[in-house]
Amino acid sequence: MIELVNVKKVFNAGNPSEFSALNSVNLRIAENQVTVLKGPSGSGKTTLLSIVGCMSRPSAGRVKLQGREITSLPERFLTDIRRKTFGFIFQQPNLIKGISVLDNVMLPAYPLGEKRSHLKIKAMNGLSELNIANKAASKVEWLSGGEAQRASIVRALINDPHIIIADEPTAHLDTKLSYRFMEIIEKFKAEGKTVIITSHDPLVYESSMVDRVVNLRDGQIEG
Ligand SMILES: Nc1ncnc2c1ncn2[C@@H]1O[C@H](COP(=O)(O)OP(=O)(O)OP(=O)(O)O)[C@@H](O)[C@H]1O
Repeated sequence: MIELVNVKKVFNAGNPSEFSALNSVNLRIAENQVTVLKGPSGSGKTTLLSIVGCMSRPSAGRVKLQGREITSLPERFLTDIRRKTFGFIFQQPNLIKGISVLDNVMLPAYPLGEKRSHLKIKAMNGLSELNIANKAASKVEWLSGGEAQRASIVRALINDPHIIIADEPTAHLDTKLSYRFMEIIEKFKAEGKTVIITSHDPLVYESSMVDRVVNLRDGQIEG
């Protein structure tokens, strides 16, 4: 379980542009469930997601991951937790140009020291599952938008993360691919993974796969 206690996030503290993006957020995210963070633009969804995923620290408050307080851990521990626990799927696929799809997908696993031959099998299996194994040797700049998004999903899963974090994953997908994405989410759930998604896409938050919708407004949880 992930628990946020009185989490605040202030940007540009002490400057005229100071802005409170999150105000005393208390939230428990259950394991093996799909949780959607929903809310208007600027309500703090991405900010909250980045704190949950150990990509940024709260200005105040505490974050607990499986009962362990992680808020005050040094950066190198956070990096390690991030790598082993979370898989990130972003709005933009953020693939590295100039190298192949296969190399992109394997990249996050290199620091963990797994044998390259094992890694390659795992990566190819992931690409096959999302029907893009035929693009493994292609450079990422040759991919269509949907193919790039699928490659980024395979990359997010390469370290077999327990928690999947997806920030507006369907923003650049057409309806068919968005449904396909939700099928992938269903599969994660069946595998016992915890999924946290930010979205203002009804196709996502109205999906029967979603266990809980958390509404954010002005940096606070509603209801
Ligand atoms: N690094 C930053 N510096 C200053 N302000 C920021 C920073 N990051 C986010 N903000 C502000 O915090 C608020 C919340 O941003 P956030 O990206 O979390 O919103 P969001 O709900 O994800 O919005 P959207 O749906 O448009 O992506 C916004 O007003 C944004 O301008």
